[in-house]
Amino acid sequence: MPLVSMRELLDHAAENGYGIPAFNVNNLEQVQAVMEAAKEAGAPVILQASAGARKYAGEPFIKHLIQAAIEAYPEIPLVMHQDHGQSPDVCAGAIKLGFSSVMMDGSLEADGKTIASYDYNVDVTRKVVEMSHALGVTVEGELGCLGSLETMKGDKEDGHGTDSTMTREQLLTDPEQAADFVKRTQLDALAIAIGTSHGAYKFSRKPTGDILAIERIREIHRRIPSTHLVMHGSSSVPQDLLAVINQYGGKIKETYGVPVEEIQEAIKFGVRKINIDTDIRLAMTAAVRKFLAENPDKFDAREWLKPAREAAKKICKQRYIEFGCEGQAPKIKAHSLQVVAAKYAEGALAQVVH
Ligand SMILES: O=C(CO)COP(=O)(O)O
Ligand SMILES: O=C[C@H](O)COP(=O)(O)O
Ligand SMILES: [Zn+2]
Ligand SMILES: [Zn+2]
Repeated sequence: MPLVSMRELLDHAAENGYGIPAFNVNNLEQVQAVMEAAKEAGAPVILQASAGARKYAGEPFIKHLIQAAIEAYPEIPLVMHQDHGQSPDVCAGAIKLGFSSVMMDGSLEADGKTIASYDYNVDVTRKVVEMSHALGVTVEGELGCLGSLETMKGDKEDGHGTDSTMTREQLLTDPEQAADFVKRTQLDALAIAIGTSHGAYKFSRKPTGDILAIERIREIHRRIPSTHLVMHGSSSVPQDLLAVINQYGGKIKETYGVPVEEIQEAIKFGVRKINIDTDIRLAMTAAVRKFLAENPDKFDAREWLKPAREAAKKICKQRYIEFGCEGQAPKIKAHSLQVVAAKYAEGALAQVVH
């Protein structure tokens, strides 16, 4: 199967009440881990690459890793998504590389630091929607600034994010503004800010409603019930992985992620795409640290990459099952991007906001 439209996968997830984890990938082993997990679970796949991933691997490698995944797993519906595109140019570059979905993150300006005005966000997102939908490519946008409701600081860990301290209102997506944003941009999926942030250091304690605003998702969903919502910064930061890392020489401070039960609750309120990067990083690091500590004489990279890949696969499969993806892949009848483009052109995929 060639790459499919993310909109079609998210529509299927909405119709059947489940959520799809979108895993960040940077290299061969991570792509293999996600694909193998999906094969075992019978799950549809969203692979996503950040600008950092494209830089790390190099564009030809990213392009051909995706092609390899399609060739090796022809039965799995697969989306390749640009994560956090910081400008229409970055999104255009991803489409040129063959991605079937892009995120235009206009909550910050193109420098990745300055908090953007609402009009700027509408303008760039609308531009990306026009160019993408003509090709059947899906668009995710973002409204509200990702950051911590404990510190009121923007998220910084992955190389983008504001330096400024924000108000609670800036850190939470406003349902009425979300409705206007969807109506004006006509995007396919909306990333919302509810107190999550990227990386391992999300919460200093197991989060409660004051710092992880799941209730806000319910309010947004009530206002725009047919728009697919996206949760960023949704790694759960498993305590057992932190313990293994620290047992074998790591130094990760006490920290908490987004509990899986909270994500399962959010799926009931319209969250269809759940972004996960950090959990894969933690799983691979724990496995490598343990293997090398227990086998100090080994030096063949394949020997320590194998347990790392296996650990990544395990966490991905677990999330597929927890979010309800098990057995969904064969039920999805995906169309070519040309067919999807025609559907956008005739208005069949338009966002109707009352
Ligand atoms: O949101 C993400 C990528 O866009 C990843 O979030 P985590 O850092 O929680 O895995
Ligand atoms: O957007 C966040 C992802 O975790 C990607 O992180 P990265 O920019 O380090 O690749
Ligand atoms: Zn953002
Ligand atoms: Zn993100």
